[in-house]
Amino acid sequence: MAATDTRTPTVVVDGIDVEYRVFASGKAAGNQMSLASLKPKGVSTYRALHDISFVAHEGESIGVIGHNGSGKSTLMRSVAGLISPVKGAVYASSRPALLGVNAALLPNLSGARNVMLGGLALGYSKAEVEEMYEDIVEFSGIRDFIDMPMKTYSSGMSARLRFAIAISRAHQILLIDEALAVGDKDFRQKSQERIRQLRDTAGTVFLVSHSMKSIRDVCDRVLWIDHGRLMMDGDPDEVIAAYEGKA
Ligand SMILES: Nc1ncnc2c1ncn2[C@@H]1O[C@H](COP(=O)(O)OP(=O)(O)OP(=O)(O)O)[C@@H](O)[C@H]1O
Repeated sequence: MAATDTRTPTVVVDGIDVEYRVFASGKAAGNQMSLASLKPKGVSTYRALHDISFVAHEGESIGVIGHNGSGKSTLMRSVAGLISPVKGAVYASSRPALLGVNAALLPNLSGARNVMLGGLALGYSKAEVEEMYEDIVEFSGIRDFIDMPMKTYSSGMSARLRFAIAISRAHQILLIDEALAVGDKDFRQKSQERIRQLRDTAGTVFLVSHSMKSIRDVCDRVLWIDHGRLMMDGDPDEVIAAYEGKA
């Protein structure tokens, strides 16, 4: 990076190690299962991220790629402040909004109720969500189904709604975990367009995806994570070529 970097940093990840605590039952559960057999026999730690550092800036759209289990979601959760690193630190200029495929929407509630729930989970007030409601439903393109329980939605439909909730307002820092892999072509195009808009209004967008096409279409920088380590950070074509070369 040039010594005279005048861009404004939005996220600084400074040498983080992240660990999960893994509780081992020590015994497979069988028919004769007793309470005693469920007691943890030991706690071990699993290091999911090793010494990751990078700086993200205003107006950047950063792809995060890597094999299953490489640590991409863990990195996003760390940037969002949901997991504390055991070493190093994460600094952010404003509260990052994390949009994950596992975002806590409730299947028995209608899409409309989940819009409220999702909005509150992202930190908006009830009045703010009510104000955003029309735009969210419009963007999602599932207005006809909005009063039906979410468990009746296809995975594409619920992903559209989740995405619509998350991008409803301009976040300065938006973390999107795998959302673009689902949804049809039109919706993907609309989503990519919205991500570009966010980026152009000085936001920083992180996009975790296994789709190199989505990453190429949207991102101007790519981080490649492998076994919890940052392998490469740079131009999308170069990083994707190196990742695919190794795959
Ligand atoms: N809550 C948890 N407890 C223990 N280990 C975990 C937990 N969450 C993730 N891991 C482990 O940490 C590692 C990184 O997981 P992570 O979900 O960050 O990977 P990923 O790159 O996002 O994978 P994918 O592409 O499959 O979504 C994996 O080995 C996973 O098994």
